[in-house]
Amino acid sequence: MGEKYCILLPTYNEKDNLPILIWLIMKYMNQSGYEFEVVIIDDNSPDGTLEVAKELQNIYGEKKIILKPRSGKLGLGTAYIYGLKYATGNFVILMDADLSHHPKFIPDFIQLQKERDLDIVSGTRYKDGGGVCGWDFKRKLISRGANFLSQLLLRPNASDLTGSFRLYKKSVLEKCIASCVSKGYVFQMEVLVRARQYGFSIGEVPITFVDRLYGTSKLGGAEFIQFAKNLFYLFATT
Ligand SMILES: Nc1nc2c(ncn2[C@@H]2O[C@H](COP(=O)(O)OP(=O)(O)O[C@H]3O[C@H](CO)[C@@H](O)[C@H](O)[C@@H]3O)[C@@H](O)[C@H]2O)c(=O)[nH]1
Repeated sequence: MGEKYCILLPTYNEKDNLPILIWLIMKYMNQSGYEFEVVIIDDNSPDGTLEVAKELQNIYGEKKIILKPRSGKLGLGTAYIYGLKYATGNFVILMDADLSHHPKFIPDFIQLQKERDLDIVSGTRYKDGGGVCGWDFKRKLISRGANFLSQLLLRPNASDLTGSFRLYKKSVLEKCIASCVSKGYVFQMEVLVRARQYGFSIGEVPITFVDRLYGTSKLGGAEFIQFAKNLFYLFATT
């Protein structure tokens, strides 16, 4: 089987971002020449994201856009796990659907993976060339703090533990997920911790994370508490 890339997009209230994102994904993936599909996991968004996704499916076709909606907001981590079941490619790309992860970086992920036959390529905001655009001081501090604390306690092989823009060999992601306990945003941190335990290779591509244009972040107080709990759980058990 040749390379096929499955892009998993979890959505909750992303009706304004989705059409632009899909257009950009089509542009960069068609240019790359690789086979690909996009799986959208919408959690019954009240803003009508699913209806927009259906229109995009009509435009680009059912083979390119696969819709796997769920009945309610069940969390970011479980959305990835659910979507992965329907991925037919041998590589999987996880990214946010709010335009904070630009599809222009995907060809760089693919190139690095191929050059070194890596198991995982992780986008990083915290290495030379990477960064964040549009966040206020408070959000920058929270992200830096969470990343610093996770680095200190978990000692992973990657500089951006809390980011989620990554490419995985599908079999690698499946193996890591099988031992993950997190359900929310902390999921992406745990995947890299499990990857280190299994000895999977990780490469990094600097990315600029741009704050969303439309809509609001779903990262709230409950997620922060969950993050702290899971961080200490992973510290104590791994
Ligand atoms: N299906 C589904 N999607 C969700 C859910 N919660 C969030 N999403 C989707 O997950 C993506 C990220 O959600 P945001 O709420 O936009 O995240 P953020 O605040 O920008 O957080 C980003 O930065 C964090 C820290 O750096 C990252 O941990 C996080 O993954 C994300 O990249 C978006 O596509 C959003 O629609 C959910 O419960 N269900």
